[in-house]
Amino acid sequence: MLITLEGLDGSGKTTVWEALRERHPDATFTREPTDSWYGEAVARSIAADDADPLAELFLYTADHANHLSETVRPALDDGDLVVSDRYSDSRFAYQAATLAASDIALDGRDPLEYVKSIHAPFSRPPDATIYLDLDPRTAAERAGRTNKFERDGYLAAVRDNYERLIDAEPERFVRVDATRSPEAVTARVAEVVADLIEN
Ligand SMILES: Nc1ncnc2c1ncn2[C@@H]1O[C@H](COP(=O)(O)OP(=O)(O)O)[C@@H](O)[C@H]1O
Ligand SMILES: Cc1cn([C@H]2C[C@H](O)[C@@H](COP(=O)(O)OP(=O)(O)O)O2)c(=O)[nH]c1=O
Repeated sequence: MLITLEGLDGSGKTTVWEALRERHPDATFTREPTDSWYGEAVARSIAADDADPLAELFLYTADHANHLSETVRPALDDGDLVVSDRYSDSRFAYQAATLAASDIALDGRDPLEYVKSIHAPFSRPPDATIYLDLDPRTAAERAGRTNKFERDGYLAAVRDNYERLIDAEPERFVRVDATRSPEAVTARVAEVVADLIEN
């Protein structure tokens, strides 16, 4: 089973992911961007304020393709539980927001649908996605506004995209209130994961 953690920067994904790792020592815990050289290329792009939006999308997508073949598919084939801190929905939400704010016309296509469409032929959709729901301002404050994505206006557009994704597939998403304490959020996510494994 593939469970993904999604949400804005600073929503608490990594905090929850680390707590889950202690509870499920036999599971595969992974993340995007990865620490492969593809992920290093992504990190360079994150640090570049003038990165080309399409080039950045394809760097993240290359990292995802490698993540699938190197980590996610082998672990799923072994019957492992896989928990990923960010996954394809991050591309759908973030790169769609970047493209929408750019002057790239995409031949009239909707940016979110376009980013989904390039994943569709090769990706492996999550079985369930836990969405840590937090307002953009608190998210940017918690994240420390250290990179170009961690700005309130941009994160508001990203959040709108996450809402579109949830509306399109409500059965895949579990929304968790991320304004609560780290202990309360972690306990709720642990409960959700336990339920998902049992059913
Ligand atoms: N529920 C929470 N309430 C308040 N602060 C939190 C909470 N969860 C995480 N934090 C803090 O917010 C910051 C970002 O958390 P992190 O888990 O790295 O988020 P993400 O991986 O989503 O960016 C860290 O300083 C962390 O200690
Ligand atoms: C995986 C992924 C991350 N990102 C962005 C979100 C983050 O600002 C940045 C790095 O991701 P990450 O290290 O997960 O940041 P955080 O822990 O703050 O959430 O990359 C995308 O724009 N698209 C993607 O597909």
